[in-house]
Amino acid sequence: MDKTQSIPTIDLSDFPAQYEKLRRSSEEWGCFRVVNHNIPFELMQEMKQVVRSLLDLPIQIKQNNVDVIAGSGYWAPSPKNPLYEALGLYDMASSQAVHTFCSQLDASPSQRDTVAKYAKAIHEVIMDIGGKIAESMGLKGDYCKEWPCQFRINKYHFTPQSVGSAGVQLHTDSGFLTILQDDENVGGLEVMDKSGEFVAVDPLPGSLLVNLGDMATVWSNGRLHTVKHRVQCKEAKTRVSIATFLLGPKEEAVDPPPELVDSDHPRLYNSFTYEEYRKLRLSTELQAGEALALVHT
Ligand SMILES: O=C(O)CCC(=O)C(=O)O
Ligand SMILES: [Fe+2]
Repeated sequence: MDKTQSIPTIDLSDFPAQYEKLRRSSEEWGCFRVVNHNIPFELMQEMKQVVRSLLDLPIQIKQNNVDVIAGSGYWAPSPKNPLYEALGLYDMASSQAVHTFCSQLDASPSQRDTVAKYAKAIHEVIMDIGGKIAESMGLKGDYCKEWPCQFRINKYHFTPQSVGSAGVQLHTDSGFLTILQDDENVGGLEVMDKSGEFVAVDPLPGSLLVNLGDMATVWSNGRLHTVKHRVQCKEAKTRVSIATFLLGPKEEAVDPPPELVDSDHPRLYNSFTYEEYRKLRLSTELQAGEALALVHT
């Protein structure tokens, strides 16, 4: 691993000055840390506490967290990822969906309140960043306003025996962009740079991490980079992270804006919906961006 480089940091309080850095980070890394995002540190900590207790519930209760779209609900530890489990909430902008999720898990009134506040706050940040990425490319920033978002709360049961093995295998995220509140103490996340080297993403409490996914590459006609990443077990401690995914258009196809297609930049991908692509990834088990080759024009 190349220890000399690290991922870029974007200061959300420093716009328009950071547009150029944002564009370069999105094209070259598909990954950056975000600071000054305006989510109170206390809310981030409270949410971490809540999700830790939800993940500590008996498996019979966690299984009430059923899929709304393919793969959006509870994931039990599996032969492929035995150290990993996750709870999920599809469409976090809907207060109904937030309440259904909380009811499935018998959440207390104060836990519900925290999940609802966090969902609202992180939804605002993800829309802001999605908009800024488009603006950094000279486009209008309102394209993603109606796109659904999904939460996934990840728990890694790391043990002394598992040190050195994978918590989550190498993958890209299928959606447009992901905001990750990573574990503030336990590292292990690694992103792959464009030369194929893994770069460790060390915790930075209070900040958020952004990953661009396959839909960003499709939507931008190949300009934005979908970043490959994995979680390695580095120490025998439980690791908890909260991922929020901005997925893609709900019903319409993921077509690039006309400004990004011309004779020098012919259209790279067929026209399809996000859900079609998500199903393709699940059925082919191509989890690290390889499914993009199947939808290439
Ligand atoms: O737990 C992490 O830090 C990464 C999780 C992740 O990559 C994902 O949920 O897609
Ligand atoms: Fe991921």
